[in-house]
Amino acid sequence: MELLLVIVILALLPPLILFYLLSPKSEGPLKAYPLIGIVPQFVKHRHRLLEWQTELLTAAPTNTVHFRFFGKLQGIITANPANLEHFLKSNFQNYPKGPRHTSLMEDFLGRGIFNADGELWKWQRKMASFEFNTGSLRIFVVENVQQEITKRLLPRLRSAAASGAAVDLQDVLERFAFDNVCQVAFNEDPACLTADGEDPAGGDGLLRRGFAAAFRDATAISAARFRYAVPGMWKLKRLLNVGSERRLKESISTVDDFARRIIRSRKKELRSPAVAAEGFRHQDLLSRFIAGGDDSDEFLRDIVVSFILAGRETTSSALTWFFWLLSERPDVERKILEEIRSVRTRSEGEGKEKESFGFEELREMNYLHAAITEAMRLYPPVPFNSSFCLADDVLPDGTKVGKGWFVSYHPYAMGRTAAVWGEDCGEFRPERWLGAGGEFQPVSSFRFPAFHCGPRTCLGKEMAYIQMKSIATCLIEKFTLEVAGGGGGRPEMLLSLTLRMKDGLPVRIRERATPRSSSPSCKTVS
Ligand code: HEM
Repeated sequence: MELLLVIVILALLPPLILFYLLSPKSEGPLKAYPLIGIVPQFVKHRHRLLEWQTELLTAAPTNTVHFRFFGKLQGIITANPANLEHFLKSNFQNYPKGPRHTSLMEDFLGRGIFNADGELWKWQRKMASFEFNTGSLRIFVVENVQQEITKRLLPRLRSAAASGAAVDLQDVLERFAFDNVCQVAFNEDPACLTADGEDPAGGDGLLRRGFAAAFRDATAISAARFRYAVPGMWKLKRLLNVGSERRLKESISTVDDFARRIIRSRKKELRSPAVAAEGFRHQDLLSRFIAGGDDSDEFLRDIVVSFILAGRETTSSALTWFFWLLSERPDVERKILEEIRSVRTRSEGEGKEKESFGFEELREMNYLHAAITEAMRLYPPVPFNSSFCLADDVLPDGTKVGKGWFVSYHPYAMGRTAAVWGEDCGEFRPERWLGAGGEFQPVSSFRFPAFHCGPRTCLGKEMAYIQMKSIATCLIEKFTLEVAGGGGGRPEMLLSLTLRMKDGLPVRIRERATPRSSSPSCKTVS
């Protein structure tokens, strides 16, 4: 009898030990399994990662959660402003982008500014800051934006209004931003917003549009590498040249061809006798880098790709969500329209050029500025961002961080965290950004990190606002937009490196009846 008991116990022991070892342990709000960590939950929620992480972060006591994946891959995600200040500014040296980021993004971004650390980053930052801080750049940006609006955006929207056909606003805004960043950064006009069939560049125009599509695919596939539940799986696919990795290789090859054409043309122009005699005529970013040191085509290709990435999907993402929010909130749209009309009336009274919005006039539009910023609070174009921890550390909220961990912040969740924005955090309320006199009141970038914070903060913020406010004023003053098939709730989100809409934003456009007989247009810059 006793022997039987011993046999039964011995037989039961291994499965019991196995059960104990394999059963999940609670790690905050998550259950982590031995070896595979939280992978099962990650896989379950992978189609709604932003929302799932937001639920976890907003429920966590200090809005910080520990995530453990396969093997050693682990780290924390936080929505706590004090933590952001610590790792993005005070202890910046301990939190570079790190080897994981570099390896995931290297095929596409090379060693451009978004994928560089240490001296290589510092040098690029210095060169680029110089360019972004020149007053001439602001003028150049305003001029280019206005030209793109009058020559391309308005005709395209007017023809859509006349035909009654729906247009994908996200696509239009991406094309706009792409043209604009190429003109400002490389003095090249890809003419992507030109209506198909009207491209003066003919076959070359098609090539440019192929480039834009390849760029979008390369961005999305590279971003998806961060979300593999099995780390390194993408490397196997790359080795075998199959699936998304094969498409990535093809897209990058198209991007590279076009980037090299831009570089050749810039170099040729810089060598031309006229430019040599005058010195730098075009102080565009690429020309500065060519003159500034490493002018190898490989390195310049990385510069070109980085700046297109910075400019192409960010402003278009912000504006796409902004216009969708407006479609739900006619009261906000009405206030913006009133502000636009009052600025126009005032500038006409001062005898300024009647049909334009220059930099100073855009600056007067506090309510519009607040509404666009509020849209980015709820739908930050870069909704999630990561650094790498070099040495063990403790964050201000008491969270321990180990060497080699990822340390990420989550602007999307922060916009929905009551501890950061109050109980009405989920509401689209531009007024929260305005002082008693109606002036725009910025907040700490650690609370509103849409443009990042600390030494790596966005260099294109002013350029982005000029572009976004110019487009918004023109669209709202001249047209009414109706979301086609609207009433179906929030459009589905698509997480690339930026926050896009999965099916775009189809809208029907009508010309707005203006209170005056002559409809003002955005023709010139004051
Ligand atoms: C609404 C528009 C924009 C938003 C929300 C935005 C946001 C950001 C964010 C989150 C970063 C940090 C990226 C990282 O390190 O991982 C960043 C960096 C940067 N942005 Fe922007 N950006 C916008 C528009 C632009 C534009 C139009 C440009 C100019 C072409 C630009 C140029 C840059 C550059 C050069 C950096 C790199 C800074 C560095 O690493 O030192 N951005 N931006």
